[in-house]
Amino acid sequence: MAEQSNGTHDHAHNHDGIFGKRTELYFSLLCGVFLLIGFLIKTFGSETQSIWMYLTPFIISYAFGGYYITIEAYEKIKRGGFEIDFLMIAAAIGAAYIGSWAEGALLLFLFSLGHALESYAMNKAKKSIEALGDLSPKTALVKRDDKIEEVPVEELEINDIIVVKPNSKISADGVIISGSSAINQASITGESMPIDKTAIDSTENLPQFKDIDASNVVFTGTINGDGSIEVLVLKLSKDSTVARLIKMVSEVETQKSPTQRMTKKFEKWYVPIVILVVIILCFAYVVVDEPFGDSLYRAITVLVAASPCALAISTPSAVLSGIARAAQKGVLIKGGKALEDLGSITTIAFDKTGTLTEGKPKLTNLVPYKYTETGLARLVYEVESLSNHPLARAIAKDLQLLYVMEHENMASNVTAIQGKGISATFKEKPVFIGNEKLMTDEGMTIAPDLLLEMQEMLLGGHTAMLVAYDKEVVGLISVMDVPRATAVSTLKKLKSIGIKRMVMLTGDHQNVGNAIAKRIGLTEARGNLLPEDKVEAVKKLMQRDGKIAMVGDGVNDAPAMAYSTVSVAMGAAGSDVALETADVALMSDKIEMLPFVIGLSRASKRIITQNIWISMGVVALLVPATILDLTNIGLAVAFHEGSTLVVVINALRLLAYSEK
Ligand SMILES: Nc1ncnc2c1ncn2[C@@H]1O[C@H](COP(=O)(O)OP(=O)(O)OP(=O)(O)O)[C@@H](O)[C@H]1O
Ligand SMILES: [Zn+2]
Repeated sequence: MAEQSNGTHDHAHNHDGIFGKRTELYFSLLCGVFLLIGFLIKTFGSETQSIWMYLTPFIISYAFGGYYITIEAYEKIKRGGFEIDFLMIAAAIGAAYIGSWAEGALLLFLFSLGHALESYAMNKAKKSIEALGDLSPKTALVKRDDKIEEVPVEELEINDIIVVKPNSKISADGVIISGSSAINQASITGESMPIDKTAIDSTENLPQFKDIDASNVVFTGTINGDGSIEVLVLKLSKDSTVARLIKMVSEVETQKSPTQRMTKKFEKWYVPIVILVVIILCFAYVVVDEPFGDSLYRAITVLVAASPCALAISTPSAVLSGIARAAQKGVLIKGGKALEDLGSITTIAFDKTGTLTEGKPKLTNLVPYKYTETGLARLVYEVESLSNHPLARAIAKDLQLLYVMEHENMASNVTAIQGKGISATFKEKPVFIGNEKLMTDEGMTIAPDLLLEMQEMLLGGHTAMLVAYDKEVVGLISVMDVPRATAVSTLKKLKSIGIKRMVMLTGDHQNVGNAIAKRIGLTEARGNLLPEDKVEAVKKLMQRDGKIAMVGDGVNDAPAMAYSTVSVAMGAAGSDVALETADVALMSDKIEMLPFVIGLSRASKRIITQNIWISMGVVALLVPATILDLTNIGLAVAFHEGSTLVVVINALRLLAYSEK
């Protein structure tokens, strides 16, 4: 972790040294060993021994224990920050001055041990996130001029063909062009079951990477099953999904959580106050009848007792453990803010298509009106096959299968009309396909019997669209998207964990929204929303309920997601936009991960709160006790440093979080 320039107490840095990565830990242990030696010699040595007999091991103990703390304190003082490290050094020097070498060494030992363990724990948490990307292989078998050669992944180019042997790792993001296999994508999506993938029919007119059917796409770092496959490389190694993930994980901590910011602010005031109080206490002998040495002893004990070590580490350790746990399950939480916000949410807005539903609509009706059926099918097919909208792709695909059609390039000028439909030119005449509003906007009237038929479809949950050719409505088509198999149980679970309102926001007709909402158990559905209406809807929900989460797939809901308190993107492994912009990214499109992340966020929040109580509680008890001479420096050290360790260990519990 980079040292922060504002002089904050940064606990996750590595101190590499003569003993390698663990040097900090070994120094701390040596500090402890020499402390013990000094203590034994002092306690059991002969009365006449020279004080250097035990002073020497104590000084060595000080050197090992104080080495890294001094470096750190010095670096911070250079930037004008007097912090905990400084307080500790001051306390240790003070202890030595009054002859309490053993207590001073104990302080340094426990503080440096705590520090080393923190570094260890934090690194462990970070590693488990980075393990996501550790899996990408270094080389690939590439097929060039009918020869197969092994090249480093950095040398792979777009449109290279790589050969992936059975049970080996895939070294590029791309599309399968021959063979089929079951692929284990756990490293990216957290799904433990392998997923069947097959070759794409044709690589001509290949859509963008994110638009290719998931059953043809493979990702870097995932593991091939029993089949041998050939993959057309579609992304450079540095742009692969895994590479982006790692990059984002390394930026994750820049988003400080609200609690983290609050404790930082608190420390800023608190540390100088402690220093001031300690200085004043040094002069207690002026008021109270006692020697200066006693005043100094008390002042130093208060210094130890009051240092906010545990507080400083309480939130960051919990946040990082929480993020690490989520990452193991294929959920990327981008920072402490998202983690804390998600835990306090009671309203969730959902996009419909691709979020609550599979996002793979099926054609259900084709109703010609004063037009031939095959004519209508041809018209719709030619137009829709030129669009990338999920509805268009579904319609085109099913029509092609049903009416066995080939593309004849009869349509042109295809334009999407946001939230309403699509327009085009077909045999020199204008075509419109879309909802009722599109038709009336274009000045067309819809025959009552056709409208009635359309209403019926909508009520049944079908997405119905009118087709107009040459300024006349010539038919009606409808598709139906099935709710995700897990939608019902997920929403039920969300409700049981205390999510009060679940609202669907959709561009589809209100009746379709209602039908689906009823089927899967949403509290509310809002239909006929343009992307900007979705933003308005989110704003209104936020006015009413405070924080809200918006769950979507980024297709026509990206602006609304950006506006919400926490945005959750589904199926982010394939979509760069969703991955980059969302606060929380579910790598798989498993909506059932939602209760898990929300539960995890709440657990993190709980642990943060506990940690703050523990750290502040110990300070609140210890400081008055020391001022009133009810304790000694040894006890103060033990309790103070003990609370730091307790807080870290408490946070690490999150690494084992699982849903009840
Ligand atoms: N390519 C298209 N062909 C025909 N109709 C379309 C097309 N694109 C959009 N429409 C019409 O416009 C409506 C709104 O589309 P929009 O993309 O805003 O939302 P959606 O895909 O229905 O669902 P959601 O908002 O839940 O993702 C659709 O329900 C459909 O009636
Ligand atoms: Zn530190």
